[in-house]
Amino acid sequence: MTKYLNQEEAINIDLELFNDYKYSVDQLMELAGLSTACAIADTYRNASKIIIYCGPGNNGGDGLVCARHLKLFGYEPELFYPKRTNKPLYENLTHQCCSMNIPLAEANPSVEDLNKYDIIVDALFGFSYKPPPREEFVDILNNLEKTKTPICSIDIPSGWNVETGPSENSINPEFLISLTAPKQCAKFFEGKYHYLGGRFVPPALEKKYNLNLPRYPGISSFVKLN
Ligand SMILES: NC(=O)C1=CN([C@@H]2O[C@H](COP(=O)(O)OP(=O)(O)OC[C@H]3O[C@@H](n4cnc5c(N)ncnc54)[C@H](O)[C@@H]3O)[C@@H](O)[C@H]2O)[C@H](O)CC1
Ligand SMILES: [K+]
Repeated sequence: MTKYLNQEEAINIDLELFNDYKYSVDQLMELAGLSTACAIADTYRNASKIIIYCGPGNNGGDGLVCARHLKLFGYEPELFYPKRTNKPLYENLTHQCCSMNIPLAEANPSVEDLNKYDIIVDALFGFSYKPPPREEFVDILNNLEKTKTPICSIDIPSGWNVETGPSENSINPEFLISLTAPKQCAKFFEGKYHYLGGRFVPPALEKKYNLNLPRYPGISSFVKLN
């Protein structure tokens, strides 16, 4: 059985990847964002307009990378990135998207605005999120909760508790890609497509945490989870 991580385990594995295995954030983010874009492209072959919501942390960084790859794959991505970080990594990722003519939405898209997109990518919050949402994200999450446009969540459905999952007014994604290993909240996922991505876990780390990851098919960067 594949292991479903609690919040502390997810944070510790992340720290080990950086401190012991000497990965850089950029490296893992690129692989995470690429695997997400590949899984989305494989699942939503006929989609065209996609809006990617990016949050203030590394989950948002995965979203910026994913947007760039979706553009290269021929989709029409747009970004909504309400709380930007002025660290060089994020500034560079944003610059890359802007240089590729990926538009940046200025205001929180209304539920009606969201009808014009084929899918929404949710890269607002990942495994470091602690509910409830701060004031500035309340309306943003409310609109995502109400939309009928399918949502693809990266790592954690934003607004969910990383371990106990959704509350009454939570988003309900159709697609979830867990990164590194699924987190406990993924047990409450009821959407159609659950994938694992981020094919960068060293075997010794997988063994240490008894992750029992499924085997990725061939050279694929993502694998379907049941
Ligand atoms: N090793 C891996 O698996 C990798 C994971 N990646 C991705 O990184 C995220 C985790 O990133 P992190 O920066 O630790 O945190 P988050 O993105 O989840 O969010 C932190 C961000 O959010 C703010 N915040 C927290 N709680 C709230 C709240 N209640 N309301 C509003 N804002 C909140 C907080 O202040 C921070 O600014 C993981 O899930 C993966 O998607 C890497 O990209 C690759 C390696
Ligand atoms: K997310």
